[in-house]
Amino acid sequence: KLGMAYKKDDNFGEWYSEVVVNSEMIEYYDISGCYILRPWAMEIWELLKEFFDAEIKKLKLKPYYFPLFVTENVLQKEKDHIEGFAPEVAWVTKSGKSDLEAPIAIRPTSETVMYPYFSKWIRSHRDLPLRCNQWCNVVRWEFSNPTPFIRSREFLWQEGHTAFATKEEADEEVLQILELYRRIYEEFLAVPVSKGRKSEMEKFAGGLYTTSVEAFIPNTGRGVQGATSHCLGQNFAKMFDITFENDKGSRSMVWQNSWAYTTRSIGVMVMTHGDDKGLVLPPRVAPLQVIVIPVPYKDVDTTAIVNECKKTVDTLEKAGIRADLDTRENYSPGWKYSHWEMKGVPLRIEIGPKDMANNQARVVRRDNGAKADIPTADLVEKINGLLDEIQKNLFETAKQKRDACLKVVNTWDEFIAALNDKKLILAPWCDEEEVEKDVKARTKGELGAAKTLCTPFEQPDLPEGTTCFASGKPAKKWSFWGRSY
Ligand SMILES: O=C1CCCN[C@@H]1CCCn1cnc2cc(F)c(F)cc2c1=O
Ligand SMILES: [Mg+2]
Repeated sequence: KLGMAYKKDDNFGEWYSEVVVNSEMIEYYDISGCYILRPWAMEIWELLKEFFDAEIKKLKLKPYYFPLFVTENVLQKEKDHIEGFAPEVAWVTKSGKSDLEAPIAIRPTSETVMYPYFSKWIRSHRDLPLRCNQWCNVVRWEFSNPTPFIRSREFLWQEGHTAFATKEEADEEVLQILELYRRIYEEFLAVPVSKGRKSEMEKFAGGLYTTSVEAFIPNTGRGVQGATSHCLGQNFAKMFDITFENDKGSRSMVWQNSWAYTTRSIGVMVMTHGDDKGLVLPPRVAPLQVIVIPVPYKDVDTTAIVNECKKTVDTLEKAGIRADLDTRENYSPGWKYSHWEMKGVPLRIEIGPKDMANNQARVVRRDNGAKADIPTADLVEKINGLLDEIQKNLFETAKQKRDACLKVVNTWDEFIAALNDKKLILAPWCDEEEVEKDVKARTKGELGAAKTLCTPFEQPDLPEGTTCFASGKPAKKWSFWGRSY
């Protein structure tokens, strides 16, 4: 399919759906909220996984795989926070024609699946730290508007679950993982994120505190949680009796963390970099970094041109660059240019008779359309340089756009104006939950209510006497506020 029917700035929702389908990442499925992830999406997921898996192995994480299913009584074990999620839990109630004795839940997350076994496996301090990670799917039967990658009823993620003898070790790991999530977004997906702490109301109810990396979509003026790293404290150790005998022979409860990022990260990248020609891929996550296209000429030997293209692909691949050529003779070069632009391939190389005669190739950038004629001898070096430049340019452009949306407010009126102006709001807050609830109540509407996105670790100066934008009480911190996905 060539060309986009929708423009990003005119009809963002339709534009997004069109991009993920036309770029061959997603195929819609006949169950609402479920999507087929095609190779163009899965190859991105696999590039992210390759980085993240290697990094957590350095942190001594071990790979596990736990069952997809959890019994009702085990799931309910953690009733205090599950009750809020009950409507999202999907249940298996039959096999064939016969009813199961007891319904079995499909994991929406794996704490209750794993922790009974953490209790069994952890006996002494020598069994600690326990570091478990699994790559899997989870199911949450959400009802708010499904969006490919961003909000689906089944998604892929990694979930890390760790246990330590001391709080200090847990606190340290929470931040080590959060930094990896920042790198996933900023160094691979070229998406700027803010590290911060969730409020008591927005945090994982079962935990002690939640940290997250928060992104922002300028087109919709909505924040989006990119990934989350929780310190669970000893709450689950108490619930599941996960204790260890310390070296003085007395029994203590472990300190736990859990952390995840999901296929939502791909959607955030699409929303951030895509344009009216379709997907724009950051080179570090591009399944294909260079597409080579032969430009045949009437009564010129096409075979020689195609062979030159093959040689070029071969040279690039030998240099570790993900390259391919498109020699389909039933499509014109122009059609191919549009097709590979739609798929977001960072660089296109065109090779025609003139290029061959001059021992050069015409290189075109997907991010800014710049063209350059590059001598064949310098190709690898120049292509690598261009790929780095594109990666940097995409990040800097996204950062500049996100920062342009940032609005510091001090009063309620400024807050409402900024909210209606699709801004990412930074406001001084008294840190009272009642006020957070009040802001939600006062801003609810069909676009959804405003909420705290996170309290950024990087706190601007808070002058003595600064008052909370919503309550007028003494402000304690600067927090990001906004509507969200
Ligand atoms: O966010 C993470 C990181 C990876 C491991 N889990 C934590 C907390 C997940 C919070 N959460 C999130 N969503 C849920 C949805 C449900 F249907 C349900 F039964 C439980 C939950 C639920 O516990
Ligand atoms: Mg949820």
